[in-house]
Amino acid sequence: METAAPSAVIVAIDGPSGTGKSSTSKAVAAKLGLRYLDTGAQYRAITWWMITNGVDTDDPHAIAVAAGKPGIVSGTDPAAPTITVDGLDASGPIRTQEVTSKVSAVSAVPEVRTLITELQRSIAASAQGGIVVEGRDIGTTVLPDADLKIFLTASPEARAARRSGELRGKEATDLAATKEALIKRDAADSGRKTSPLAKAGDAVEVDTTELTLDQVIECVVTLVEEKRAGRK
Ligand SMILES: Nc1ncnc2c1ncn2[C@@H]1O[C@H](COP(=O)(O)OP(=O)(O)OP(=O)(O)O)[C@@H](O)[C@H]1O
Ligand SMILES: Nc1ccn([C@H]2C[C@H](O)[C@@H](COP(=O)(O)O)O2)c(=O)n1
Repeated sequence: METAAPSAVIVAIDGPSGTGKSSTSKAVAAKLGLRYLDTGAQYRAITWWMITNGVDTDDPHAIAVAAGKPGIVSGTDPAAPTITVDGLDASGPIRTQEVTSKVSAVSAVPEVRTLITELQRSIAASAQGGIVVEGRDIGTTVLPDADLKIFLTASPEARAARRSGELRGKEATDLAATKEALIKRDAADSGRKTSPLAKAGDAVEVDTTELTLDQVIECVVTLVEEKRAGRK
């Protein structure tokens, strides 16, 4: 007897910085044969383009005028996600401290959000077997009809420790400064007018503070499988 292919499923994973969205989403997508989209990378890419093209990232009007200029393309293979800007690989440059410190201001500009949201929806619509999309406003704004919405949280201390561990050896690491920077970015992302970082009313909240990454992945895989089973 032939077994039916699992049905396509759209999973939205949101949460503050350092809660494990990217690591979890990539692993869940790889395990379940889904595509994967890192929407933060898209906002970072447009921010990097603004910086390299001399646009004042403190000037929302200048950002709005330039927003449509860069061509951003995201590759959605969870084993090797890619991001290019005007055909150039941007995966390295978008992770610098300069981009991290400016991305909240750029991503708060409504014209930027409109363009990037359209791009995200078209990528999700073309992912035939299903996709895991991670960010800040996926469950609330980008894909409000997602089959499953997850909101990851963790204490600021746990998140700062994770980030410091990542940076060690690359850039100066100061736990207190890392914690302060991520709290500041979360406040900006939660406080903006247009589609702020927020938990959707129907999202499942998972506090990852005391969980290993493997435990979080397992938890989300189980939630996706339950959702699929419930639809049969
Ligand atoms: N449950 C966990 N326990 C320990 N470390 C974790 C856990 N989840 C993620 N990490 C680690 O924390 C760091 C941040 O994780 P990740 O990049 O997935 O978070 P994020 O929510 O996507 O962050 P951002 O929004 O800033 O991109 C990574 O080094 C990752 O390996
Ligand atoms: N859906 C999203 C995803 C990201 N952003 C903004 C806000 C974040 O601070 C920034 C970088 O995201 P990260 O790479 O840390 O996940 O991008 C957003 O506004 N909406």
